[in-house]
Parts: sequence; structure tokens; C-alpha cells
Amino acid sequence: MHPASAVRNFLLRPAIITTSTLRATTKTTTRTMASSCSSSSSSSRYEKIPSTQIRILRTVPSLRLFRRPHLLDHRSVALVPTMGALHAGHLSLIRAAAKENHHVIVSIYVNPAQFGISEDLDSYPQTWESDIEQLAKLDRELADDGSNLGRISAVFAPSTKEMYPSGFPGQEIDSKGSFVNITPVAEVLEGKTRPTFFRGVATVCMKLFNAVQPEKVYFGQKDVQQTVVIKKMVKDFMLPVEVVVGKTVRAEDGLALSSRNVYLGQRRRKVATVLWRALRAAEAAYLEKGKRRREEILGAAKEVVKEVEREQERLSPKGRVRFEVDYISLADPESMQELEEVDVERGGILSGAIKMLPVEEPREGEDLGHSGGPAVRLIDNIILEPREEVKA
Ligand SMILES: Nc1ncnc2c1ncn2[C@@H]1O[C@H](COP(=O)(O)OP(=O)(O)OP(=O)(O)O)[C@@H](O)[C@H]1O
Ligand SMILES: CC(C)(CO)[C@@H](O)C(=O)[O-]
Ligand code: BAL
Repeated sequence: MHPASAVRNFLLRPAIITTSTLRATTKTTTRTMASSCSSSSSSSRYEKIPSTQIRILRTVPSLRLFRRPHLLDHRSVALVPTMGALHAGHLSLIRAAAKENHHVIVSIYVNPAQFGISEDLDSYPQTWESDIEQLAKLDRELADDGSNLGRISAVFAPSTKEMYPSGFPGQEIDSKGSFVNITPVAEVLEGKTRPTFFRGVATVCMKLFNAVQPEKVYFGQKDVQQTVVIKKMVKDFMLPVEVVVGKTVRAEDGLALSSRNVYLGQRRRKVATVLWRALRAAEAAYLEKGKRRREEILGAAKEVVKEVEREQERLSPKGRVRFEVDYISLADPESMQELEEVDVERGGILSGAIKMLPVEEPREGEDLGHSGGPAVRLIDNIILEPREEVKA
């Protein structure tokens, strides 16, 4: 037996569950199940996305019951973890997962543990109806494309009670509970501004990986530090799973798609590409001008930021957009520690975060975005790929 399968078998052992246990543990979801079941045949006992075979699983026992036959049949299972509010970025990860796995499970769970106490947990977009419609549509597309190995088999949409069986430990920095901490990589950049963020992400991903036991997990490059943290967690905890990173999907003007873009409104949306343009300028300094030193590479990004700030300052408060740069970084691809100089054989990660501030003086009827347009923190990055240097 392959060692990874042996570990998975071992991990699955406590999950041998009878149908009667499942019935008992899913009592709370019976009403929803009944409402979406069209007949009483055994294949429609489960809650499904209407007009599809995609199961909606809400408990860990039901997930394990669903997972086990695929293990015994040697069918590969992929997990795409999300917080919902699905967009084309998420769909691209699901497409990639369906290409190379028999079954794709998409998790939709807004994990409170990764939000700081003063962050946007309460207003985070929740769009269940649109999410399941998009999944149903994508699944039809996957079925029509013969090059896919699999399709979307299930959505895992647990409650917080299900994900934190000993009780939710809280969002405070000093909360006590069972947490996974991946340091020091989680302490810099995003982790510096959001000190509980990666603790929450690593903890919930560990739970999801243990509950689903996927062969492969799919994450987006848009959250590049998250991918570095997850890869480190997988390596250091010897988890039998492969981490696949999908390219960032962008709007036509280059803005990385993000669930939080809905907070922006039209005026700030137009200026929000500033971070992407700044990172591109830094990339060009490295790739096209052959710069290797930090100040030369990041200097190019900072010039773009200054230029956009100057442009906006020339406008009146009724027209302008204000933003603050949280950081623009040039870091090592594995440790995320800042680099003074790029070693081309190792490459680097250019990344940044900006805060688009609320509109100062809204015009009459102006679209201020979801939730009245609070400050919106956007992140983006470009990977400077490692390559062999041709020595003269
Ligand atoms: N534009 C994108 N391209 C590719 N993958 C993406 C994109 N946006 C998000 N993802 C990935 O989708 C997964 C789920 O992300 P999430 O549900 O938090 O969406 P999000 O758009 O990143 O939301 P947020 O605004 O909270 O950052 C993550 O692995 C994330 O990196
Ligand atoms: C990976 C994740 C789903 C964990 O909650 C979240 O951090 C996200 O959506 O990127
Ligand atoms: N996509 C990362 C999730 C978050 O910012 O909370």
C-alpha cells in the first residue's frame, strides 16, 4: 500500500459510521434535507443542490460517510476551501481540481477565527443562493468537457459548532483553544497587520484537511502568503496531501478578483488597480531592467504609488480617492522574510496590501459599495520565478 494511503486509511478508521449514526448526527438538518429532496429513493436521501447530483454536507460524520467509498474505490478527492461569495477566481480552482481528480469537494465556511475582533466578519459577503447556482452551472460545464477527470461531488457547508466541537475559542489574540500556529512565516506581512489571521486559517485548514482527507487541496495565488503557510503546515505536520496553487484571476484592468471587491463602489474600484500597477512596475525593474537590489525593485513600485496619489490630490473631495499603503514587500518565497537582494536561482515574492479609505464626500446617489463602503483592504502579489542564471 502507498504510504500516503496507509496514513489516510489510519486517519479514516475512526470515521466508520453507520447510517443510523448519520441519521442521529444530522437531525438538525432534516428540515432542509426534506425540502430539497424530490423523492424518497435512496439516492435522493441527501440534501443536494437542486437539479444536480452535488450533495450539500453540513456535518463531519456525513462528510466522512460520503468520503469513505471513494477511498475504498481508489477515486481521488480534491478539496477547494472557500469562504463563499464565489467568483471566477474560485471557479478556476474548481476547474483545475476537476481536471485531475475524480471528486471535487468545495467547502464554504466563513471562519470567524481568522477575522480580528475589529475586522469585517459581520459584513463579509454571504451569497449562498448565488454560490450554489454558480456551482450547478459550473458542474454542467465540467460534465460537457470530456477532458475532466471529475466533477463537483459535494459542498461542505458546516456550522461553527460543527467546526469547533469544543466550543468556539474566540477571536482575541490571547484566546485559548486548539490552534495551529505556523511561525515565523505567519507573523510577517499579512500576519503583522492581522495577528490572528494565519492562526485561524491554519487551524481551520487543518480541520478541513482532517475532515475531508483529500489527496489534493487547491488554493489561489492571490493569497500568496496563505499558500506559503499552508505548504509549511503540510510539510511540518506530515499531512498526506498535495497543495496546488492556481493562478490569480483578474478583471480586465488587472484588479485581482476578490470577494471583498464588492465593498468598493465605482469610484474606488477605478483607482484600486494602483497596487497591481505598482507591483508590475517592480516586476519590470527586475525582469526587464535586470535590477536585483531591493531599493531599485521596490523603488519602481513606490514611484507608481506616488504618481497615483498626486493624481488624486489634484481632484476635489467629491471626486478623489484616498488610500494608504500597508506594505509593499520583496520577500523570500519560502520564509516570507524581506530580501535585500534577489537571488535569481531562488526567486522572490513581490506582494502588497493597500487600504482604500471610505469616500470623503459622496455625490448624490453615488454607488458606495456593499455595506456603505467601509475601508477596504486589498492584497496582491507577483511571483519572481526562480531561474538558472547564465554566468558569463
Ligand atoms: N482572483 C483569484 N484568483 C484565484 N484564486 C482566488 C482569487 N481570489 C480568491 N482566490 C482563492 O480562493 C480561495 C478562497 O478564497 P476566499 O473565499 O477568501 O475568496 P477571496 O476572494 O480571496 O476573498 P477575500 O476578499 O476574503 O480575500 C483562496 O484559496 C483564494 O486564494
Ligand atoms: C482558506 C480559507 C477558506 C480558510 O478559511 C480562507 O482563508 C480563504 O478563503 O482564503
Ligand atoms: N482570502 C483570504 C481570507 C481572508 O482575508 O480572511
